[in-house]
Amino acid sequence: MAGAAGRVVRRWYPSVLRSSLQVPALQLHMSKTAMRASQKDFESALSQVKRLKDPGNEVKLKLYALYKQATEGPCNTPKPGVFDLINKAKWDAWNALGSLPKETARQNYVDLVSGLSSSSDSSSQVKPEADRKQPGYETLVVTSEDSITKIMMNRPAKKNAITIQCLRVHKYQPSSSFSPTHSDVPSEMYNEIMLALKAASKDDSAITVLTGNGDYYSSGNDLSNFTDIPPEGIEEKAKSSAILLRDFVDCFIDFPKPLIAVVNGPAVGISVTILGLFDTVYASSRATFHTPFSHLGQSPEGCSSYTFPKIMGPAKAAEMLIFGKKLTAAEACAQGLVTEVFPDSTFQKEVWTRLKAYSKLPPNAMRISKQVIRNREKEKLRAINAEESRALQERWLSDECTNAVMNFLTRKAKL
Ligand SMILES: CCCCC/C=C/CC(=O)SCCNC(=O)CCNC(=O)[C@H](O)C(C)(C)COP(=O)(O)OP(=O)(O)OC[C@H]1O[C@@H](n2cnc3c(N)ncnc32)[C@H](O)[C@@H]1OP(=O)(O)O
Repeated sequence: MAGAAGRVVRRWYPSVLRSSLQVPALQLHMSKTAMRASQKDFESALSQVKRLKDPGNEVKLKLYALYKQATEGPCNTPKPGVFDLINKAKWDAWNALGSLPKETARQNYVDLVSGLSSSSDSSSQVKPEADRKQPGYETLVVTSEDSITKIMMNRPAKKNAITIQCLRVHKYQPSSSFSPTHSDVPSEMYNEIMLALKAASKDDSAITVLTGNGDYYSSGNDLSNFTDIPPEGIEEKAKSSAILLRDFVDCFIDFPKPLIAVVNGPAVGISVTILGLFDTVYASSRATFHTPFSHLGQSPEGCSSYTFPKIMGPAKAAEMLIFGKKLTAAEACAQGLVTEVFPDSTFQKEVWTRLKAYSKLPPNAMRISKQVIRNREKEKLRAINAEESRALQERWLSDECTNAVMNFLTRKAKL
């Protein structure tokens, strides 16, 4: 076993590194008692590692540190001198694991090797786009690649307007382990986005992206949602829509990994308001940001009544949320809603290059950083979401809202 690990190191490292990285057989035997639960997995990871392509020095250091921690526990050797660069790098990597339990280090080692194996398998065989697409979604294209799960709204002919679930049996259950399959996924976009987020929160991607297909990012709530009134009546429809809205926005509040919006074109309504719950927002120079709630007889949602004043100050937020001022991408960036604007001609290339680089950062560190940044606000955001949803439930029953929607649907009005 130790020989296996040693051979890997010999294959990867130049001679100057070899002697210091070889794993003596003795170390492995000494640590036998610590290897109970996943001894077999660990051993298989140690032999698997030798079949991998060179994963680069950063990963090799990580493997080294996890190996040492798993077999010897916390770093227990004197810090090498500043000029002993290689041993210092190794010592730093091991020491950085602090008091991580041996069992956890062993598990992390196994996970890391398994991740490397699957990525080297997949990189040697480039799958066609159609194969990478996850099945089961009708209004989205969901793909996972390069540690990035991309959720793309896919109703370009309708400007990616977000449809509601009306008559289907299967509903998103916040606490269930329901996962999409061909047969039981509802086709409506609110539900599908929730399912895709839920799946992305558990998959092995490091970051998750929401974007749109076609010339629009999204035109917001599909206004024809208002026309499908169930036999129970319009009040019931408003009530179930408010519940759906609250669940939808909660998914963004609770999403545990870095969430990035790639705003490829104009964004309207709820597709704008939830941006305040994203960690990063990249916009094409062609994008605009429009929240015409008063025009539609409605009120803000997506926690924007809280996030927007916080992001851009109450005066600018009021202009958007009360008076429906449409912002250009540059204005939205100046006001802090957008992280960075890219020229439309190079938007996709620049953004995806950036995201691929970010997706290689240590995923757990990114997750924890997000938690630290966001967690203390979660309860507050949920309460705000519930309050906004209640207000909208009433708005949807108002004449102001009904008239605005009818005007759009009968082609009398457009934004
Ligand atoms: C659970 C419920 C939660 C509810 C949460 C509440 C959220 C609030 C909001 O999101 S408010 C925002 C609502 N959105 C709008 O008001 C946008 C309405 N659309 C427009 O004004 C225009 O379509 C446009 C400015 C977005 C684009 O205009 P353009 O001229 O470029 O394109 P068309 O109008 O010809 O649109 C192409 C087809 O797409 C259909 N469509 C576009 N947006 C919507 C929409 N939001 N809802 C339904 N349908 C939409 C449009 O009707 C065209 O369809 P057609 O080709 O069949 O005619």
